[in-house]
Amino acid sequence: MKKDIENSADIQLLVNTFYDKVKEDPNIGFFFSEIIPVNWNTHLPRMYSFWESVLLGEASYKGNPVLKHVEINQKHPLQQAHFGKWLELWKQTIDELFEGPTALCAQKKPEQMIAIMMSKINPISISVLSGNRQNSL
Ligand code: HEM
Repeated sequence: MKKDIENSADIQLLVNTFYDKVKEDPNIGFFFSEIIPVNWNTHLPRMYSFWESVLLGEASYKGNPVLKHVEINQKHPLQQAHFGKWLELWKQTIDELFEGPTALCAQKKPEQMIAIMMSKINPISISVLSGNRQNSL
């Protein structure tokens, strides 16, 4: 039987397995190899710390993921389909490895992050609401 996500070793297995899939993926892999050539020796530990903070309540992550992805979007548009693929691979990885309340939480979390990222990347609805249409239309 599969276990739940409980400790740092579980987070490392999850993150490593996920990025192995991302790197190979024809739809989003190029963001990490060509758009932002990622140094995996620093990116992976940063992602361990991000997910430990989110899932295990260890406040080790310091960073601004939303800003980071706004910058990535300036180099190459980050579209809904890219986020959809990211989410599919993430959920698939969790399903393969884990089961339990924290695993379920881990599957749900990115949806909120994606909604925030997309609203910053494409602020059309916000600017229409505030009556400022000049930048978006
Ligand atoms: C198609 C979707 C996505 C792409 C292509 C993407 C790509 C990237 C890239 C290229 C980096 C920078 C690595 C570096 O600076 O070396 C990064 C960082 C990061 N990403 Fe994403 N990302 C995506 C979605 C997400 C989502 C949905 C989340 C959150 C649930 C997320 C969380 C993070 C975090 C926490 C960092 C580290 C930011 C920092 O502290 O520097 N990403 N991502």
